[in-house]
Amino acid sequence: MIKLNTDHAFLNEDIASYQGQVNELHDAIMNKTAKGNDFLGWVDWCNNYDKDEFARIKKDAAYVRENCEVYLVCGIGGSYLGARAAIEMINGLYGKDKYKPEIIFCGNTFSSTYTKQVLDYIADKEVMINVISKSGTTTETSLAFRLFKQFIEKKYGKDEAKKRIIATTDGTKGTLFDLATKEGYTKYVIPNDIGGRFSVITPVGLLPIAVAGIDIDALMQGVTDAFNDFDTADLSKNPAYAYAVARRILQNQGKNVEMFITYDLQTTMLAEWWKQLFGESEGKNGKGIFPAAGTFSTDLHSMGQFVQDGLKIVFETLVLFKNPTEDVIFPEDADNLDNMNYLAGKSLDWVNKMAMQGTLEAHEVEGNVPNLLIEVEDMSSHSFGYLVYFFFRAVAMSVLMLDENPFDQPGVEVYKKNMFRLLGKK
Ligand SMILES: O=P(O)(O)OC[C@H]1O[C@H](O)[C@H](O)[C@@H](O)[C@@H]1O
Repeated sequence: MIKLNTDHAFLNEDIASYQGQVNELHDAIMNKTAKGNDFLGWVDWCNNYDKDEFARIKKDAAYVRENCEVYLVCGIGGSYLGARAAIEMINGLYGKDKYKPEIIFCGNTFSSTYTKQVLDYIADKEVMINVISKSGTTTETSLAFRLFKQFIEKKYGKDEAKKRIIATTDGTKGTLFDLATKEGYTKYVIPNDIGGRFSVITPVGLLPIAVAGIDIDALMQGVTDAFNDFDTADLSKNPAYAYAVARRILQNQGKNVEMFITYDLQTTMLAEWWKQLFGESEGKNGKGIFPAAGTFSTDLHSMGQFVQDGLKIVFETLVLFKNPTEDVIFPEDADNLDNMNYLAGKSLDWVNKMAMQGTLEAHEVEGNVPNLLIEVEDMSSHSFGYLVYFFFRAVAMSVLMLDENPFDQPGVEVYKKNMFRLLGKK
């Protein structure tokens, strides 16, 4: 369940007044006639996904967990952010047994320092790699994959290397597909009609997430529950669409920057995933809300000044996880040299929630910064699946309301053209 609270958002239009437009766009999403309809496969993926492949993911993940210390996930953008967001949010950053094997993300940078340091770090470890690319030609990923493939082949020999490399890519074509077929790697399919930033609920996300020991049945149940809960255009019953409309109203009020806020450090990658989802979907033809993020209270000590007191272009979308995964009771100290005894006996989660309430009041009342509150039960795998689907539906509606295609990203190609010219690519 997700609840949207707009009480702190200063909306000067009624969400319900957009019901007519939302009805039409909802039908277009469900009937797959909306703009960009070639990429609406995520909508009912929970009913259509390949159950045999899903079972294979669980089997292969168990094999990986037994046979390596480091699992390299080689991908960029939608081919790594979702998995990383899930693993960090659900397992935490330092989960003990859960982090078996250690998962390292590569293929998402050209940084020589980062790449060499990963190569050095894994030199004496048992390693497997999952290379993930929908297009099969992304340069960051291809470059890193060649380096790590050669590392694995040198370490284990060509035959054993084949058992240590898994490729997730298109089901029938592309450079990575051809390479993986030729080499005889285990392959997973990225469906044609699901774009990278919507692919965390496909093998792209599910395999690394399962390797991290996370319950992917519960995750997919979360997606299914969200699909059923959001199967209505009624804005009083569908918080995903209500959030989409609230964003449009806030932008009409001059709020061109949206800050995705949480109060848990293990969700900073969730924010990165959200930034890609909204940034690539919405930033088109001079339109869109700029997606930014903050993890509070940490970032209040760096960004808090601007949010409170700076140019009034920001609204906050506060994702509040009601129940923490862990909690700690703050202890009494006989000497009280740090003057912290006033918190003795309180839970850290209570302190965090008080910080949140105080910040909300400060930003709302004195800062005049609108806040949309999204209340989520917890940081479980079920909630993760539910939450990502909530954002899928919200972003589709939000962007369609701008009369743009939510599912392409033509602007990303521009830097690539220049880079290829400079690299001398033929
Ligand atoms: O999975 P790939 O084809 O390698 O793409 C990885 C990423 O890079 C591209 O440039 C796109 O902008 C992203 O939407 C995509 O997620």
